[in-house]
Amino acid sequence: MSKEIRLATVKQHNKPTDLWVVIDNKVYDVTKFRLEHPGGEDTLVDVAGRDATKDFNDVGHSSEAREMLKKYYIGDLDAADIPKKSPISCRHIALALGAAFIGISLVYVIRRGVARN
Ligand code: HEM
Repeated sequence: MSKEIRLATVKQHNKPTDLWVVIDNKVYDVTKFRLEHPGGEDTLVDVAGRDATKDFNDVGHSSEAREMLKKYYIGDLDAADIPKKSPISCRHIALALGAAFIGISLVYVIRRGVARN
């Protein structure tokens, strides 16, 4: 089983000379890699000690870059620090409210039509 690392521990490694990041719930020690990073040292220092999944994905890193991650993998983010995805999202609620509004409006329009005749 791979090592589970708490987010609080990752947060302590937030310096250029001690630089951990989380990407897709996996923890990477990129202290040495920061000097070789084609995107620059600063971009990595900016996300040191935190979840960099969005930053990493936003750049659109190549499959080679994703492959390189394996070299720096040190463990998995502890399950207690992984936000649980709710089966009902805000999008679902918005869709349900939208559908209900259209439904009620239709019933209202149809009833008014029936009442006129
Ligand atoms: C931590 C693991 C990371 C690895 C192994 C990595 C690796 C690489 C590699 C190999 C490239 C060259 C282009 C490519 O092959 O996609 C690159 C470019 C780049 N990376 Fe990263 N990267 C990492 C994290 C990040 C993060 C967290 C950010 C943003 C905060 C970032 C920002 C960039 C930028 C801005 C470029 C330059 C893109 C360009 O000039 O087209 N990288 N990275």
